[in-house]
Amino acid sequence: MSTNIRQPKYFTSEQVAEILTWSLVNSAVEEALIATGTTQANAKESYAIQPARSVTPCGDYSQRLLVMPGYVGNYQLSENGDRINTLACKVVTSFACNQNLQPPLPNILANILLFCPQTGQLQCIMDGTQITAWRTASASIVATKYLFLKRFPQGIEKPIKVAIIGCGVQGQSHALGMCKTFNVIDISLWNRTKSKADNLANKLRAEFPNGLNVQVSDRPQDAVEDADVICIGTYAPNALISYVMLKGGDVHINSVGGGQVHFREVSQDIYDYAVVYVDSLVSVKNQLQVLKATIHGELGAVIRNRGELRRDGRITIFQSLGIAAEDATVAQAVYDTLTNANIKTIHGSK
Ligand SMILES: NC(=O)C1=CN([C@@H]2O[C@H](COP(=O)(O)OP(=O)(O)OC[C@H]3O[C@@H](n4cnc5c(N)ncnc54)[C@H](OP(=O)(O)O)[C@@H]3O)[C@@H](O)[C@H]2O)C=CC1
Ligand SMILES: O=C([O-])C1=[NH+]CCC1
Repeated sequence: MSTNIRQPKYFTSEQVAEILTWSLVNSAVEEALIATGTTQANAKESYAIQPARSVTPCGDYSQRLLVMPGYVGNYQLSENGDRINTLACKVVTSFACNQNLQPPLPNILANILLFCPQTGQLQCIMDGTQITAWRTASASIVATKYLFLKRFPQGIEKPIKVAIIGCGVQGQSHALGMCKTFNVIDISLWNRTKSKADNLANKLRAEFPNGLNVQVSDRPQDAVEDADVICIGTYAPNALISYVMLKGGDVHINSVGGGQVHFREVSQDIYDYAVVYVDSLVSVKNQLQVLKATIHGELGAVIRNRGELRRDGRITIFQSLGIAAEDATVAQAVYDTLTNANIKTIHGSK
């Protein structure tokens, strides 16, 4: 029997990387966060349907397969763009020992399946490893903009000091994304294996030769002591930063090393003092039951202006687990650019 089913396209890591820019990813991720929290279709708002992801341990908990389906409805990839729908599913593995292979592989490897939202037909499979690195940093960038920088009269122009704790894939994308998006004057890096922090420092000095002070710290406390914004993304099972290490007043923390096993990279006393926001309350319920913190709400609610933002000089934490809607909207923006479809998407320099 003949069918009209078309072969899906495949886009490699190199093809995807060619398209990714911080302005494209930041705006796609902001749309995903806004859509998260509204699950009902209505004419005016975007919405997202993203069931809790499945986690399949592969032998033990250091090796896992995650399946992340998501439908984002009635959203725009740019201000003047058409309202569109995206159906996607990311399949991602986290194998903590990949970095020890010769040659090393990223611990987190992903592919994103993008479907036609009208027929369900698979349109393409694209490498999602780069997208995972970029979109996670972008979610932290959006959180920093709304939960921290909007408190100040200068807004996103405010000069900030950033600390990066953990200089793996996430630490690197957070450092680059923060420096590309905001007025970062000072960045301090700490990594358990110091050579990785040194490598990142060299990369940042080459990329930002003017006006950025880059330091490598020997201890996490040295890196965070003056920081306004801290980005932490590790596999640490014990806290790497605690309340006494932080400067007083306004501090914002993006913690991405999430999950039942190792969310403890930030100490309990910081959670006790902080106002905590998350990417998705559904994900927290499923994957962070052991987190002892009062969760103030979803970041998307703050962006939609329904959430109340505390402005009294307290610490804010964005606890990020990663959501399917982010992968869906970024994959859609990449696909549209690669195929010239819906081409009112936003571009910018790397
Ligand atoms: N929220 C989200 O959306 C996402 C979250 N993640 C999470 O982010 C975290 C980092 O992922 P990724 O950057 O891809 O991983 P990498 O393997 O690239 O980096 C891991 C980092 O963690 C450090 N680390 C590991 N164990 C310890 C420890 N016991 N104490 C201190 N540092 C430690 C490593 O240091 P060293 O170099 O010395 O080994 C390295 O800096 C993981 O927890 C991952 O699950 C990842 C993707 C998305
Ligand atoms: O959201 C995501 O893709 C992941 N979160 C933790 C591992 C991968």
